[in-house]
Amino acid sequence: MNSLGINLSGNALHGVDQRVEELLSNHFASRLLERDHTLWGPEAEAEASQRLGWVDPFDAAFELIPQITQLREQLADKGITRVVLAGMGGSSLGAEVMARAAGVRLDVVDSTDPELVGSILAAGVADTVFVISSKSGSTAETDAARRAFTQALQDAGLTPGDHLIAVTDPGSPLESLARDHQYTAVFEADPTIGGRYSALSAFGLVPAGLAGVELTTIVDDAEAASHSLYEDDETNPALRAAAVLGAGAPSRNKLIITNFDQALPGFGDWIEQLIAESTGKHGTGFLPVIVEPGAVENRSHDEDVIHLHLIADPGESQATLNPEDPRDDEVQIYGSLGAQLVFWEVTTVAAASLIGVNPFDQPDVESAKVATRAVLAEPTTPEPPQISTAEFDLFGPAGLLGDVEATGEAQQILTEVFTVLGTVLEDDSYLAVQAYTNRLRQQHLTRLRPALARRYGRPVTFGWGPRFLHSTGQFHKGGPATGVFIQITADSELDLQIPGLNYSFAELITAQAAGDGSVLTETGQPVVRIHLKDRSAAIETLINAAEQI
Ligand SMILES: O=P(O)(O)OC[C@H]1O[C@H](O)[C@H](O)[C@@H](O)[C@@H]1O
Repeated sequence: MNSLGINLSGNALHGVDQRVEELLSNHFASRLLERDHTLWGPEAEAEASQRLGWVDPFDAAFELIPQITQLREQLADKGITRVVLAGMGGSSLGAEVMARAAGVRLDVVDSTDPELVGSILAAGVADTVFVISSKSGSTAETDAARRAFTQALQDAGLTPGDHLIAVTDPGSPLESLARDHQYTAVFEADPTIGGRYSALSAFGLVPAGLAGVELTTIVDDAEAASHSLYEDDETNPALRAAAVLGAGAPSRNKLIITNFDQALPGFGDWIEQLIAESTGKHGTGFLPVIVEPGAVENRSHDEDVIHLHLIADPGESQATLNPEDPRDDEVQIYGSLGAQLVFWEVTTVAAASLIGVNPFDQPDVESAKVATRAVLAEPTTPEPPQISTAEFDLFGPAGLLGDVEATGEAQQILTEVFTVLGTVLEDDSYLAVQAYTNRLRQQHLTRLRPALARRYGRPVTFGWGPRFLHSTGQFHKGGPATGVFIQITADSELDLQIPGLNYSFAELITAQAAGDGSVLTETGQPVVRIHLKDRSAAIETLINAAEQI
């Protein structure tokens, strides 16, 4: 389906009345197409002036597609058919969503979990091309993965450059390294396109195309849809959606996003990064809460939520979605992947203008990186756990965990911890589960999300660490300080030294959790860490404790 559209009802419709006029009289849409960098106020001008290449990426994309196809054929002739993508946030989510929608295999490494990195390498490297994707060329996770892949290729007796491709900005450290090491290809990205707006640039297209995604349709659809998105017209779907968000701000700030469109698996993860990093700053913004169809949040009438539904069929009514409890504050969006990529980008920057934030920076992502580097530079003796069992250790504020009875069954202790956490959730709170584990093998951990949402009746997000640090991590630290955080960290049966660095993947991921945890704690938000000693047994106990409360 190529068409793009939006249905609004109830409160959402009132939102449009209130704020779409503001966007129209400001000529927001047409000025955006003209790359007017003044749309977000004087403080955002300098950055916006270098970040608007994404509004019209289509000609460059059409030029790039044949190069990608040719490279894919060249690699296939050499027996290289498996594509592994190393990249964080904007440098992996767009490609991943395209690959999933097309049903093609793309192995994404956006983690420093040693088990995950190890499992990617254990699958063999001789038939693999590794796409190292980083706009800055200096992101720690991507650099660590690059080092491990290069070493594995060497160890296998292969010439690493034959199996490596870089996507990066011109002049980045990755660009010169890739050229020095004779990578098979170096794709120079458009420096005027920022990470989370880069799905239709080399960052999204190269890995997705190499993996076998048919790119022309996606770009065609995006271009076709873009015409209506750059019109100063009250029917413009992006202006209407942005007006709903703007009308709800600042208090109606949890976006319950449910994906009913089976053609777009995982699309919520891409939307999540775009909205959370673009808007979650200076104590305001929108928190995307990605939920499963049927989630308890779908039935929430709380004053701080807006329901956004991705639907496959424009005729699908809200009553069909929730027959027993039809809501009146729903936004339904439908359209193909290409169309929706541009729709969400325009919606996000328009909503950012309504709430007065710069959609192109991520000022609080850096603080966790600084804290991580500090932990790695000067490892200190870890604090003893508040509570320790054979399966897990628990860390957190004494004021919270001090009340938990530390003896008895592990599951009982966790149940009590969940109960105590419930006491600090307020009417505007959200709970964020941050799992620093293997998202390929431990997917069942995501069951914690619906279970805890049912328990608390408040929005619950689930993020894989360190991936979420480049996404909702911005909102957690820069948005309103209304979060309650459960960090899940884990021992690993296997560890890998990061070649050329004086720490291992296990040490890096541990430092990342500690670094982000310390920054979150400084914001005054409660953080509890559950450290799994034996992953499989402890995960089962954790899920049981959450599901039985
Ligand atoms: O592409 P890179 O420079 O490696 O950046 C990857 C990601 O990391 C940063 O921390 C930003 O928060 C993200 O917006 C970005 O997409």
